[in-house]
Amino acid sequence: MPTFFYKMHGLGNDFVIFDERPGPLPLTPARIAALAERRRGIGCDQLVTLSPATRAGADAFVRFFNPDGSEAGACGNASRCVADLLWRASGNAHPVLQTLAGLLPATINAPGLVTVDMGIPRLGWQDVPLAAPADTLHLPLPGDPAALSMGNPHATFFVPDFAMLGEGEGLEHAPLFPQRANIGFAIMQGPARMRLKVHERGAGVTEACGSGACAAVVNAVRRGLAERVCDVELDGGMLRIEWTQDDHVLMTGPAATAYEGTVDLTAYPS
Ligand SMILES: N[C@@H](CCC[C@H](N)C(=O)O)C(=O)O
Repeated sequence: MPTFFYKMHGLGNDFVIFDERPGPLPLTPARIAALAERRRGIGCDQLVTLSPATRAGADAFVRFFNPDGSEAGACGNASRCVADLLWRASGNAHPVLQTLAGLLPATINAPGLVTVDMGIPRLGWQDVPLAAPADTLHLPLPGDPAALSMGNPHATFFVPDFAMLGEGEGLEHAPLFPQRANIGFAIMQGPARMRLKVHERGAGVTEACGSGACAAVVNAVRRGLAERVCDVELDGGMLRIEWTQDDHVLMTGPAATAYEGTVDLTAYPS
């Protein structure tokens, strides 16, 4: 039985999106991992599902799954893509996404250009979470990273170059991060611009990580390295991040549809 999906991306961070609002689909962690696999599946950095919203004011409940089958509380690039999708279906340029990280209001600025309010960064060690009390502005790890939660755990290293990128996998699994972590490597290019690469939890190095860009800018502001509005250059392109005075993180960038298709879910392991 063919099941419809959208293939979308934000700056090359790519997603397979299933709409479960008409009814639940048989998606298990093993099946998600098989679908995300690039040679034997459809291939994606995250698999995303839409189901009926359960909170007032929300247009859909959106969930994000990594290619290892694990679920993430937030995904910035997929949030822009889903907002674009909802807008194209309804004409509402201000869709609201219900996520595990809370309600995320979005604004369609122009076709394919979306701002998502990614919410309030949480800076406590229990929020990230860390395995033990520590100053999240200076984690007790070589390289002096800072950490926070954007609804998912992030650590940002401020580096002169990307020589440390290969350490991302080991750092993701460091004992300090009981739920693992997304690991960002940021090169400051001035107070309003940074270059960023992210090793994503459960996915590896991707072309862009929206929540990672939000985390990197907030951490850079906390360190006195950046202004509250900062452009972030990722391998896949640019995001503008603003940490507002009322503590919300606004992320603006593109959302694009690559193609639409159908897949027989039962052909993949459950
Ligand atoms: N691609 C994402 C983040 C996806 C989730 C992440 N790998 C996690 O496990 O937290 C983004 O654009 O934010």
